[in-house]
Amino acid sequence: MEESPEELQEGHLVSLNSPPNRFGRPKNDGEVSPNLFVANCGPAVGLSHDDIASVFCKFGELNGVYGADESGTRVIVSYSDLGSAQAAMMALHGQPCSELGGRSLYIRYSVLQPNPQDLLQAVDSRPWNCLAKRRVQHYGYEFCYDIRNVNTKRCLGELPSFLSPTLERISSCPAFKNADSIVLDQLTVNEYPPGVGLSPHIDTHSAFEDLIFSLSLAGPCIMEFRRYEDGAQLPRVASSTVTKVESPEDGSNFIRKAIYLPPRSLLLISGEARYAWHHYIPHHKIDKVNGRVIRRASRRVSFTLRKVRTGLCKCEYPQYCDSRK
Ligand SMILES: O=C(O)CCC(=O)C(=O)O
Ligand SMILES: [Fe+2]
Repeated sequence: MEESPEELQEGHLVSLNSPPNRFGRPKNDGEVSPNLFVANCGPAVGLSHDDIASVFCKFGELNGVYGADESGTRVIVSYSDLGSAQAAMMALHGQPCSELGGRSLYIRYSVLQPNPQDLLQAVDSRPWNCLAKRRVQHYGYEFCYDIRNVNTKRCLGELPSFLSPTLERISSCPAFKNADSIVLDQLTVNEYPPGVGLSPHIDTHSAFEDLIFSLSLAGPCIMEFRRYEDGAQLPRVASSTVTKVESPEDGSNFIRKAIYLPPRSLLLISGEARYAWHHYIPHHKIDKVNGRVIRRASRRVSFTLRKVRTGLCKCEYPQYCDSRK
């Protein structure tokens, strides 16, 4: 008899092959994830991935069960959401499991480690838009440089699947504890040749919500933050890290802080830094970082992730806010 599609959908998705992505131990205390590393079960002790899936699927929808390594006694159980992984962890960790031969399972969270080469290959295989000095790609919504805003009426579709490990990694990091409540829906990929930077700007308040993430890949850069004097109180910051300078471009006064962004680093711009400070990438081929000379030898490719704003911005910095004008 032929199985109906409904019956097929009820089965759990199990893969006997290696996982589609690399998994690793969380780097930060308290980091949680929808993926579990489960030791003391597997094909080498007579438990197939199917047997393991039939126990873990009681806690939520599974993406798959994969061999964690060659041992045959350690697996990755991947859920489609965090709550299911937490429920399975609570119920099964350290307990003898009668449905798995009475074996005691050792379980910890395991995080997806996005592979930078996969991300670069993915964007390099897609069409770039050429600007005067750099190339860009937009996903989710197009960013229009002439109006410095997005056209919210024209959605380009969901963010591409090659970004999923990166989004999962961001939402599982305790340092970004506000990030899991916002669903990032816009990606701009920038490719800067060596020596090309970005002029100072504040991302338009009405275009994007508070949190702006930027992942640096391939080469490094310096990002400078500038708070221009505008009559408002200057923020209190350690004097050793702040330089007050006369801007060579426009003669206005500002304070600045420069941050070195190495490849594979993720920058979060939020709050005052997002709403009141300009960010700027100097047009240099060589940067000085703590007295060391760092050459921008290769291109830098950045993935800037944001959430498109649908209402007015209600920030505390009306002097920089286009929603108040
Ligand atoms: O390249 C970056 O990290 C920043 C890009 C940026 O500031 C922007 O697209 O608004
Ligand atoms: Fe920006």
